[in-house]
Amino acid sequence: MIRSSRGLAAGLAGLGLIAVLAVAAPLVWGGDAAHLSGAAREGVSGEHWLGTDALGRDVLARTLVATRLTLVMTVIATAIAGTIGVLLGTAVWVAGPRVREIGLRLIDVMVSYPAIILALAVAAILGAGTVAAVVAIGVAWSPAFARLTANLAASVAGRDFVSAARLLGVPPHRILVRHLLPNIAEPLLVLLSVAFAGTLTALSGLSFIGLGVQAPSYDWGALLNTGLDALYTNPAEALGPAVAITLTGVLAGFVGDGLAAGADPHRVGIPGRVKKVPLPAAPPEDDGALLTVDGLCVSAGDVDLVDGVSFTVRPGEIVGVVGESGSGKSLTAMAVARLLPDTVTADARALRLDDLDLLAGAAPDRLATEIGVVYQDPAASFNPALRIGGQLTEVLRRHRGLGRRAARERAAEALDAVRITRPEARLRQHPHELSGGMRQRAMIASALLTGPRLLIADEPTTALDVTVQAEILELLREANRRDGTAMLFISHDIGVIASLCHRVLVMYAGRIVEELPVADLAAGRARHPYTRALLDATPRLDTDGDGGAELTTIPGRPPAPADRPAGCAFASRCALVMPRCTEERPAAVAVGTDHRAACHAVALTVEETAS
Ligand SMILES: Nc1ncnc2c1ncn2[C@@H]1O[C@H](COP(=O)(O)OP(=O)(O)OP(=O)(O)O)[C@@H](O)[C@H]1O
Repeated sequence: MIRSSRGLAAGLAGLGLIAVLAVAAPLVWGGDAAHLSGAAREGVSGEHWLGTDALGRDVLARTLVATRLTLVMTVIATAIAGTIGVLLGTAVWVAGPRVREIGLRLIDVMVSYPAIILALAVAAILGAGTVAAVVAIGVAWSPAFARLTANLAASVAGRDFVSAARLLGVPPHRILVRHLLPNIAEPLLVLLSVAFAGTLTALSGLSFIGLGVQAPSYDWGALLNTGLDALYTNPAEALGPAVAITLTGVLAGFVGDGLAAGADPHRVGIPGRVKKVPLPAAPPEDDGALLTVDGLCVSAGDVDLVDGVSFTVRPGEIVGVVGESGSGKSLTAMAVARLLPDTVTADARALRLDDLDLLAGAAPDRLATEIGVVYQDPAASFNPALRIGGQLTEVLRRHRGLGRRAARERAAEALDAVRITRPEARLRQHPHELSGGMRQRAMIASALLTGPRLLIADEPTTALDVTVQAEILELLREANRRDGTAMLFISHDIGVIASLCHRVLVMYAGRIVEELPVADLAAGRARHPYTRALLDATPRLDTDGDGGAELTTIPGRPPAPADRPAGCAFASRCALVMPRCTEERPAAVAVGTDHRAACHAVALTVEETAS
């Protein structure tokens, strides 16, 4: 790191000197460079340190004077490459998935051709000359920028803070300028310095073969060309421009390496488990649903990822969604928040938040203020390039119409409410200056800022260590008690779900297989074999004596979405499997108040008890 910052400093200092030389050289040595001394092709001497050329002009003076034209051409060509490339790359990102796919493939094809070949093709069309060479090299280097921009934008676009901005109704061009470009600026800067060195050598190459700068103008490439004629009599004539090109390229490389080494990878917390706490207080009595999800299907092409999911969340209720990885929890939650990736499509009989129809392109303002989202990875939840204050106040200024000062005060209060010390100072900090737990608390503060009616928390504690997990759960409980915020809480940990939620949805292979009050779960009244297996596979930290019952694992793996069977998807792993299970998809049957299970074996016992 120390070495890289020294390299960066040396590179910047060297390029700075060369830039000064570019400005000063024509003024100081312009006369010497044009003076015909009459001593043609003279070797190195005290008067002419690099000798003279075929017309008796001082080679050193000409090399120094050529710095300006060479540098100006290189800077313009690099700027052309960067501008065209970034514009192309962002256009590809903004376009729909089909255009994006075609655009990316075209860029890949262009990148696979060496820049100099493309440049020669463009130069052949435009003809020889300075402008043609600069345009040719600029265009030839642009695919590298386009590919980097498109790839980086795609990776940043999937990050949680971009999803949060989408939820807040921030328009695409603003997401691009505020959230995407600052986050890809660092690698783009690295590429700029690499491209600078590349365009320098390519431009010199074009001049060297006679396609670039034409006499009487000259750059280092043109000087190299004339110097080559006297390579055996006065090698110093070619040495001057060759050293200038190499030195400038190496200095640009130092800058690029220094910038690349300065990039700081983000770190995330260590996953841990949560100690069980007493059962949550009873949910509020209210029959009207706040959130209604009826027959939700999410598919990728022909493959159903979430298959006919129906549930409700009542005002003030915390509903937990539990299931193994890949069961469809996140897609269900993101369909509610309208934050699904554009590679999947969602459909439902009904998807409503109170009177807000989430299927019919719901008003962005209402979505932004009535639904809050907390993500799993606190490191990805905030835009690393912006201060916490700017990110927290954005939604208040945009959707609540608050002024800068009022929004900051409100944001500081929100941080204080999640027990973040010195909230005013925190607002001035960048996300990386906060610990993982503090970032997650700040994310909860951010999600609660607008007083949402529904908070979606997608595995908000999974990336945190055990004590921080407990704090985060307590904050969520507090928000629920204090403001009556309803929650959809996703976790693969049934112990965490049982400690926080009022009601539980158990998902398996894209479907809800059991829905039950947490009291039934805690009292061992879960009926579906999958729910029971999940419970048996969960360690209990509150048991006395020898550490409680032995843990069992669930044999096998859930089927991939494309391989889900026609019958019950759990059948191949189920101890109670019957022939009917592999043939017919079980419907949900009521087994108690607010308690349903989709299992043929359970349905049979219910029928037997009834008869
Ligand atoms: N954009 C996508 N395109 C195609 N398939 C997807 C996409 N996103 C998710 N899937 C698939 O859909 C299924 C459900 O994914 P989802 O992320 O909802 O599961 P999950 O229960 O939240 O799992 P996890 O706990 O690992 O996040 C998985 O099989 C997953 O591979």
